[in-house]
Amino acid sequence: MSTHSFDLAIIGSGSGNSLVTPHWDDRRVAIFEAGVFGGTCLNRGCIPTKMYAYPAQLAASPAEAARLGVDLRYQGTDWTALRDRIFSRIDAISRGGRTYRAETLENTTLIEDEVRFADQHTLVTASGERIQAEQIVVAAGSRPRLPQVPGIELPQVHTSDTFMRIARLPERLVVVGGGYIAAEFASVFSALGTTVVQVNRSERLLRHHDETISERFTQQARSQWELKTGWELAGVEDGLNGWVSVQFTGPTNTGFSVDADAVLVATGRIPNSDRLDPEAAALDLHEDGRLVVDEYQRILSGGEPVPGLWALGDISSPWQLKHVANHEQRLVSHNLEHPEDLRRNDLGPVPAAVFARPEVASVGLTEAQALEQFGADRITVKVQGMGDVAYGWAMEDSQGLCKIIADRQDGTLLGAHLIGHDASNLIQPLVQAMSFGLTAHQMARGQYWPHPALSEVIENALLGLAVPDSGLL
Ligand SMILES: Cc1cc2nc3c(=O)[nH]c(=O)nc-3n(C[C@H](O)[C@H](O)[C@H](O)COP(=O)(O)OP(=O)(O)OC[C@H]3O[C@@H](n4cnc5c(N)ncnc54)[C@H](O)[C@@H]3O)c2cc1C
Ligand SMILES: NC(=O)c1ccc[n+]([C@@H]2O[C@H](COP(=O)([O-])OP(=O)(O)OC[C@H]3O[C@@H](n4cnc5c(N)ncnc54)[C@H](O)[C@@H]3O)[C@@H](O)[C@H]2O)c1
Repeated sequence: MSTHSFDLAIIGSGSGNSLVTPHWDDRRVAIFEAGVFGGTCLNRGCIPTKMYAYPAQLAASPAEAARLGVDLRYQGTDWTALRDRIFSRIDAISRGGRTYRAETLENTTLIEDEVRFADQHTLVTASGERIQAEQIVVAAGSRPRLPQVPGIELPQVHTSDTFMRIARLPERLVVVGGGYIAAEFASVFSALGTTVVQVNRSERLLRHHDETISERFTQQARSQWELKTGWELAGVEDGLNGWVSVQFTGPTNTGFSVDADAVLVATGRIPNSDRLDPEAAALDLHEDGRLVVDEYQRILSGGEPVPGLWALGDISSPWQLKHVANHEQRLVSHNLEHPEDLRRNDLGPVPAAVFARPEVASVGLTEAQALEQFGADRITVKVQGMGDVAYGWAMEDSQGLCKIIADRQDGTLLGAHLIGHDASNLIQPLVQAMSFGLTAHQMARGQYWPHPALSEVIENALLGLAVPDSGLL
């Protein structure tokens, strides 16, 4: 067994790929990638899902148009053309990145193999190569978690990893789960013409979101596709003509089944730490399997940072979000390059958006979390309907809303939640205000809001909070 030495070893080519900055030009870098180059976001996550979300929005527009007196017709989707357009663009980027790392850059070695720890500074690949590196960054991401029920291995059962490349648009799709992925895929496939049956364990979809948003989203989902709540996946059985029977159980031994030609299981993602043999390096783990890191992204062992070991992204973060993984990559890059000036991971509140129909976006505390942390006397909450500001009124919108939670003593924003048209973009001024410490009244009255843009929903929500007047007009 041969041993190779590197200055930097990176496990995972998602956000980890961007660690190879010019600083490493004269040093030796190894990148391990056991799967497709570029990681989750590019190949099977954020990017392809959003490349489906926009066409699906167009496909869904006739119903919305009819409400306003415009006659549109949806005449179907050429699934093969749509799928191949999406993946011809994505696969080209992945191939280009792989070629650059494997062939163009002289100082990097791409090792396309599964790797694990042998000890804290030695990695060993599945084919038996041993690699020692002064610095090791674990950016190994997460993977879908599958409930271990009979039939889960049937070819009709998919996760988000495989579903976007299926051969045909399904006739009838069962979506299991009620989180981000389930919401986005149910929205896309129901719009494209598939009959969607979504089945979830809890009563509310997006249940980690603020209750007002989660309730509104659940109601909206129910009006667009069949939704069954309070049921757990029990098994999948092979049926006739390539279809399967998907079985669910309820709390009192009741049950039902749905026949479908495809099943998407979206029941959460688990960190890939188990693939790395973290015990061999005595690495600390959270209960959910994430690597434990300190505020500088250094991996801990026995509660202490291990010199030369770092982690970023889904493998260690409580947020399974690409903008978080990218921020942590920039932080680790800085800390690797400036050991005398380590920076902390203390960026402000983390926003998230669900690109479903309707869109959802949120930042900061939910009302329930704010109540628990600050108490009812301390917080003020305003829910502003989109239909009550000019643009939303013009759209005759009756579903969109913006909910803001603030500290009534000093007007600090604690949380903001939007559902409805363009929520993923509308949230940004609120993220900015929370990140830079603007108070609610300063934010509402210290700037112009273009009239009659939909962003007036935020201005009005801010003005509806019981917060101190900033003196601005
Ligand atoms: C369907 C879907 C949609 C999403 N949409 C969004 C979105 O809209 N916005 C958003 O912010 N986030 C979204 N996410 C989440 C986002 O994709 C992840 O948070 C992000 O990609 C994590 O990046 P990472 O670098 O930590 O890991 P990854 O990009 O997963 O990279 C890890 C890499 O490590 C490799 N690897 C793992 N173990 C080993 C090993 N032992 N040896 C060698 N290689 C290994 C894997 O093959 C993988 O390529 C989505 C996720 C999914 C699944
Ligand atoms: N737009 C985005 O930012 C975006 C999009 C997709 C994914 N993501 C990231 O990927 C992560 C994973 O997405 P996800 O939707 O798989 O997870 P999730 O954590 O959002 O939701 C998981 C769902 O599965 C349900 N569930 C869990 N175990 C179950 C079981 N045994 N039977 C039935 N239901 C069960 C849960 O109740 C929940 O509704 C998200 O948390 C998010 O961070 C982000």
